[in-house]
Amino acid sequence: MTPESRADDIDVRPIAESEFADWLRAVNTGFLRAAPLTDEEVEGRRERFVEGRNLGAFDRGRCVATFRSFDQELTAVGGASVPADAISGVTVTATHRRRGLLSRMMARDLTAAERGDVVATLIAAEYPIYGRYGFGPATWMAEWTVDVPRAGLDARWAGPAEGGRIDLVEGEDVRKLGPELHERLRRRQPGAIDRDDMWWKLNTGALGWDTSWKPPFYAVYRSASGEVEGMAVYEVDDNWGDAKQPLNTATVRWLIGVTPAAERALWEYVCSVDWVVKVKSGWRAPDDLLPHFLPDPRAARITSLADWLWVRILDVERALEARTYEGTGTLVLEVAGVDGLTGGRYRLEASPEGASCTPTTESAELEVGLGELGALWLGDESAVRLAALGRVREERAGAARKADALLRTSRRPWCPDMF
Ligand SMILES: CC(=O)SCCNC(=O)CCNC(=O)[C@H](O)C(C)(C)COP(=O)(O)OP(=O)(O)OC[C@H]1O[C@@H](n2cnc3c(N)ncnc32)[C@H](O)[C@@H]1OP(=O)(O)O
Repeated sequence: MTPESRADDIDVRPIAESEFADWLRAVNTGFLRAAPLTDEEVEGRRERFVEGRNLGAFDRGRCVATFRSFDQELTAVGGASVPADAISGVTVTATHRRRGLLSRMMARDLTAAERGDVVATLIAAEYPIYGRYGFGPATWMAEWTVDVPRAGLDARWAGPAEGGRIDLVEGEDVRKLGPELHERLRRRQPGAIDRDDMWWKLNTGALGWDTSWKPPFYAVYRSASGEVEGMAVYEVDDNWGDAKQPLNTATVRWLIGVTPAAERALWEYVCSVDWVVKVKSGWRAPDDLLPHFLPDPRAARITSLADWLWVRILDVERALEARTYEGTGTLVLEVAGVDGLTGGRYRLEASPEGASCTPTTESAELEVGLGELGALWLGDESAVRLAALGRVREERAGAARKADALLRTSRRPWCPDMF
């Protein structure tokens, strides 16, 4: 029997494109997907290979850990796009866990600030993994299950009000109409991220090699003037009760609307498909309007609530200057860095007209960890709450309240996508 390799013998490095198939196999192993990979899938997924940013760890030539990052646009409060280092495909094969491989891959990637990225982003498989690297949960998601017969909707509902209309379309129509609609939403929705061409192909069944694909229904909402303002993509199961009653569940894969009228029309539509008695909403912001579109909001029950997009601030000054502020004020923050990266003392001067954030030697009012700053940045978390938990410290009484008045937003951020 050959002895186990020492951690230092394991090589962590960007993979060559010729190693992509082995790397993908390791991703599947790490995510506990045992089905073999086809050559077509390897070729198809190659589109997302980025030279220098698909990292692997190799033990005697075998890929035992994976990590990938790519350029992403993330919408800050107020609608500006900030360049983000999106991290995904993080796996360490079970035989090599807890030997520091994730930490080594992360350390390599978090030099991303040198590429000019303002933040790094990821969606965490498990809550305890990424806080140690300076990430904080910046958006949350809620999924509702609607008990349709109790929702109080008018059973005679026959389409949107005010001249709007809903049409069922095909995947190819979504590939044509979806990107522009999504960009309209993305450019004003804090927490939203861009969708690449591959996203649209993967999510409309345009890739023959994707054996997990199940065709859904696609509904498009147009306003009275004929403009595409919303889309809902949903699947329906096949479930009949003992007495021959239809008891189907519609599961929304994604639903976006750029006006409240579009959102309302699409939710009313999905909740009024004959045979459907239950609607699962998919990943929404925790303050989504859905329950309140129903005459009886209690018919919509939150069945899943969890952290979603995690953010690590890579450049404090640019991050705080990229977003907008509804109030006016100054705040001196002591940001505790991680591994000597990013920390420092900063003076934020903010008003609805703009903000500046600069290093300072003034006394700090509030001490925050990098992860806490990530959680506060998109406006979701409360500094007062974090102070009560002992996770931020007031150096001046009232500083947490002042931070909330500046940083918190009237609606919660939302990242509709998984990556
Ligand atoms: C963005 C994404 O892709 S999310 C997907 C993440 N991947 C998965 O969940 C797939 C299954 N899990 C794995 O592949 C691995 O367990 C990983 C990637 C989560 C961790 O990889 P490892 O190489 O074992 O982590 P590593 O040894 O570098 O651990 C670093 C530290 O994090 C801790 N840690 C690692 N994973 C976890 C976890 N799941 N829960 C709690 N703590 C963890 C370790 O204990 C260690 O702590 P220490 O510094 O106090 O000793």
